[in-house]
Amino acid sequence: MDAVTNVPVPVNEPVKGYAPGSPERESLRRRIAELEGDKHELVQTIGGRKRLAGGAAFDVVQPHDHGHVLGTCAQATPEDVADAVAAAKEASPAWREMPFDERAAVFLRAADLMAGRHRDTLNAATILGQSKSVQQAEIDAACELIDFLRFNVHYARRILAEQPNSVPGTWNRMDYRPLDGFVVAITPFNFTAIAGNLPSAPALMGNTVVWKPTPTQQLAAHYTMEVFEEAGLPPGVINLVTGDGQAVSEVALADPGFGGLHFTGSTATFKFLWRRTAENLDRYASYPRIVGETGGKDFVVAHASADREKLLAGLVRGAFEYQGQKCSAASRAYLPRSLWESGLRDELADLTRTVKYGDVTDLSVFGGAVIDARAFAKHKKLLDGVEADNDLDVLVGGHCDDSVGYFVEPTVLVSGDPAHTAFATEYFGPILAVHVYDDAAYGDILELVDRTSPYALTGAVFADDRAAVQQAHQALRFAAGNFYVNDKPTGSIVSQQPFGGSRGSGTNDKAGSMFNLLRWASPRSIKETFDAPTAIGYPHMG
Ligand SMILES: NC(=O)c1ccc[n+]([C@@H]2O[C@H](COP(=O)([O-])OP(=O)(O)OC[C@H]3O[C@@H](n4cnc5c(N)ncnc54)[C@H](O)[C@@H]3O)[C@@H](O)[C@H]2O)c1
Ligand SMILES: N[C@@H](CCC=O)C(=O)O
Repeated sequence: MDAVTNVPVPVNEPVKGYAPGSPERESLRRRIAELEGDKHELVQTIGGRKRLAGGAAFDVVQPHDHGHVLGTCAQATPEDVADAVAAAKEASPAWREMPFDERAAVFLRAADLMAGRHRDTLNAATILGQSKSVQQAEIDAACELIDFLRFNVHYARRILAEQPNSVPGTWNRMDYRPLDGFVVAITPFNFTAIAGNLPSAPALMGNTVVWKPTPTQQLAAHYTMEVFEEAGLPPGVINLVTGDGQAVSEVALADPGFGGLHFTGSTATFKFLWRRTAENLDRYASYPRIVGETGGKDFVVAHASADREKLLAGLVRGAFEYQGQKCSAASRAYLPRSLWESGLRDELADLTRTVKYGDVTDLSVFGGAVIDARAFAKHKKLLDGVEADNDLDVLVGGHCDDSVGYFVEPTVLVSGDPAHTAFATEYFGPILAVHVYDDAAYGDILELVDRTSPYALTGAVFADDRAAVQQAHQALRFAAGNFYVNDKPTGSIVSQQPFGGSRGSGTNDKAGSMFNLLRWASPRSIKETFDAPTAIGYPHMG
């Protein structure tokens, strides 16, 4: 039980610009060169001890220059995962009994280290390992991760302060215990911030964690773990295991002490993990909490009253920043014929052609490569098939090349068939599918947007006509967990737009908010009576 103290009031971490000649650009450049020159041994951290996983070794490379190896990593074996589970269990009693303020101080300190001395390292690792431009690395590996850590402390304190009423003669209290079991955090490649938040949010609430980042995000995950430790995280609170996760689902999800899953990644993987949990239900001591944020097929709908320049910038930034590899990326657009035929078509093609992908260590590029050979192959197959598809036209882009890095051109596909799979399938790359509709069919188009894809993550409407905005608000109420008006559907900020979607997009527990943190607490209600009755009779008994 914790004393109620004030925690520091958080503000969003300011985004640095890295303009040519700026001191932050030079400092980052130096750190990129240092990390590029190192050959990292990407070890596990189990009970505070470092060791390479016992399974098959693999290289972690730069996606934009796949011949350049950043480090060696290895697949976790069942024994590695069993050790991580044992370490999480062993660390649990001391960690959960530690006062909240002491736990919070670890993560606040980590946030300050990330904002200062280690900012360049996390940004450089994210640029090199995940092929992010400097802007995309800065908003993720620096700002969003720092915001998660600071705001989570603030929200957790608000949860602890939420207490029941007490009437004269009694004192009612709520004890926000952690879950009665360890948490497994399984994290995606595309956000260093998400990878750091998924293990640290349950840990802040007093849980101990087995964390499995994805191999392609391992370099930044490695440094994130080092910062947590430097900030004073006790051994065993977060245990990092490496590899593809097979041993995690076999061993950790089958353990009787499994208390919760904090997942972000594809819908298919989440469904697999949920099924695995269901299969093991009879083994568990408690019902595990399952939190998963998954895929999207995020839309932009423009009304005929939309401002075309804002719409264009929203489409191109929304679809092509980070090579379309944000779960929030605009990947289907519904545009009115009046705008399309009066210039929007050519303007969209021209603006898309200005988007340059290349080696992101050249800080002037807009973006880099897709994450790995598997993602590249998926995009190549899709683009190779477009020519033979009578229902799809390429407006711009359509090529890919993996001779040096896994590069896919920013591509706009146009289809007259709004039921085409291009409007329903998450490709997770720089591909935007466009459908042009007759202006008068705006209401029908909103209905179509709502029912076309199985996902409901993000979406945007562009309109200057207020009635059109209101119509979209209503018609698309369940089509997106994050809805934007006259803005791109990406770039949510912790504390400003709590993030998450429903339907096929996840459990919508809103990362970086009180709602998410509540999932990692198991409240105990305590009633104390100061002068308890000594008789058993009631007035009605006479
Ligand atoms: N909704 C959100 O907030 C959000 C945020 C980021 C990414 N995403 C989604 O994530 C996906 C992209 O990320 P990804 O490619 O890393 O996803 P992914 O599903 O391939 O992998 C996610 C994690 O699951 C692990 N994994 C895969 N199979 C596993 C198994 N059998 N057992 C245990 N672990 C296993 C991976 O190693 C990785 O750590 C996209 O679908 C994107 O939309 C969603
Ligand atoms: N929070 C990020 C999305 C994270 C998913 O990949 C955004 O809003 O763009």
